[in-house]
Amino acid sequence: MAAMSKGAPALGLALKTSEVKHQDCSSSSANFSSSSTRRRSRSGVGRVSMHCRAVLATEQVEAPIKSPFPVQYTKLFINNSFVDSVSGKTFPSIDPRSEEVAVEVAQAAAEDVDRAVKAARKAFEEGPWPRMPGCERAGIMNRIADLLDEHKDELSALDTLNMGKVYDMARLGEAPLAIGLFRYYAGWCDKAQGMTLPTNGPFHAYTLHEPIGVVGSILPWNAPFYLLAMKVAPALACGNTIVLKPAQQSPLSALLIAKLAAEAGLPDGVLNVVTGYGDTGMHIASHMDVDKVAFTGSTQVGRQIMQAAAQSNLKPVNLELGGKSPFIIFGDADMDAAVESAHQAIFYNQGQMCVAGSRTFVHESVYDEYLERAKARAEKRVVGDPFKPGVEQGPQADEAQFNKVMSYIRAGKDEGARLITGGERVGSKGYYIQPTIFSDVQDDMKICREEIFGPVMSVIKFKTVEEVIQRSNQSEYGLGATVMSKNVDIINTVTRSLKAGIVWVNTYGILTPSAPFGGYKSSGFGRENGAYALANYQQVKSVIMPICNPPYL
Ligand SMILES: NC(=O)C1=CN([C@@H]2O[C@H](COP(=O)(O)OP(=O)(O)OC[C@H]3O[C@@H](n4cnc5c(N)ncnc54)[C@H](OP(=O)(O)O)[C@@H]3O)[C@@H](O)[C@H]2O)C=CC1
Ligand SMILES: CCCCCC/C=C/C(=O)O
Repeated sequence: MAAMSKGAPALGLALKTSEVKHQDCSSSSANFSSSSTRRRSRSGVGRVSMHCRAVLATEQVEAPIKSPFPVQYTKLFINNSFVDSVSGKTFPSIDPRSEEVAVEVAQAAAEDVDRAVKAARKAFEEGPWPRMPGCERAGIMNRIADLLDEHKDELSALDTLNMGKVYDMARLGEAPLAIGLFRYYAGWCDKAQGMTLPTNGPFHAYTLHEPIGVVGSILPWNAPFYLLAMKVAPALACGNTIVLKPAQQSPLSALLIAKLAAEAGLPDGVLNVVTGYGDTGMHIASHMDVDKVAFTGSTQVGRQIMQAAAQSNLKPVNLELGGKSPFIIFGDADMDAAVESAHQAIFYNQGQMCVAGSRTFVHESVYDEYLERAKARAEKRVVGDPFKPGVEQGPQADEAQFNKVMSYIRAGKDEGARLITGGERVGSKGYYIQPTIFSDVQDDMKICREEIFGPVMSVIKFKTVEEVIQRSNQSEYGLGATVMSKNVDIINTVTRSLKAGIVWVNTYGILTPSAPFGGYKSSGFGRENGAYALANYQQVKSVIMPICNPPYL
């Protein structure tokens, strides 16, 4: 775990500081708090120097820096081969820095999803993957992790090009976390066992944990590499085969990952990637021969996926959806840590995180001090080309996201929240937005109720522990939460009272493969990561047989 020290709060990957500690993926815990046209080192702890120049948030962002890696793969990946879509159709992948087409990518329709499902079905029913001893599957998964590690810079560059993620944060932070998930689940391949059961008669009873079959994985664009690993690694470990759809905004890294997995020895048809729009995802969710679907994305689409699953073959579903996570700063909190952690909690990844700390509750005794310091920190945030060393914030992922965030900023102003800093676009090209802070935010304001998914901090004053618990829970969502306090009694009361799937205490954004991740309420259901995720990808079968003269039951 990244340790927190006074004055250097939760900054495993912060790029604002002159030096950044990053973690080995084999230790695999890290802190991400650091630093359409749609609709149409592995070897120990490393250190990296980041010299950055503060860029005024209003400064025009320069012409896009060329990606250090060319785009190699843009076709569908089915049965371990790159293929065109049946129709030959492609869709444009837009660079959010320039708003221009970076590359055309194959667009999968129903017949392409069918092809991928057939390949996955054949691999499941006849292929070696589910039949292989767990230790052999583990060997292949560890080789996949090795290859991902070798290509982590390239994978990160693809995500940066696709959706504007800060390149250094991707390769130094998210990539090791994602690779760590492959290694962690490699360890589960020969351990996901059933139980021998005591019985109430002369019977021998036991459970078998079997792979579920063909798994559909539908991904969002905000953390493409990590969220792919979160779904693919446990599904593979349990012996399943997969049809995966990355988001239209971020198709490229998934294609390279599938190619590398094949190179590592993953048999034909085990991991298939179909790129396309939402209709491609819907073909997966409603497919009669897909046995399970795992989804991360908006609550609205999560509902549609559940309906499609119910109306087709009643496939089980797990959903990881939106959030409106409280970040609670009590009067006794370490203010250096609170200011920096709250900053990262909402501004990391341009605010495009399901667990973004998007409601900053601050105790009245430190409210004014907090506002002053939060404003100063936001105004130092380096906004610019995400490939440029030292930059902390790139563009929003696409035009739709940019417009959505700007409309929430307008709503905040219209509803009477006080704009403390930011609130404008940066430059005139690319989807860049100033780090924005509103104070005097009230619970009934849109910016306090709805997921903005952007760099917009909403600061809310509170007086008592009971009040902040009640107001934190007064949300349709329940994904993450953070508590900053030195008082262990307050910490214990609040952590147990919050309706959230993950609560960070005096830190923010620590992820470790063993810790389950998922939501309460409209943030979805089911848990990913850790041993809990195995249940998403296994059938449990009871076997009961008579036994003669058993010496015990
Ligand atoms: N929980 C989280 O981490 C995320 C939350 N969100 C929230 O959702 C908002 C909208 O983002 P958006 O990208 O539109 O998220 P979506 O929920 O639309 O997209 C997530 C994934 O679902 C696919 N999809 C879209 N429609 C369907 C459908 N009807 N059936 C099956 N799959 C479908 C998308 O495909 P495609 O993109 O190709 O159309 C994408 O692969 C964000 O502003 C944010 O508030 C978004 C992303 C992640
Ligand atoms: C370092 C990347 C962390 C991703 C954390 C999980 C995010 C989920 C989501 O936004 O859906």
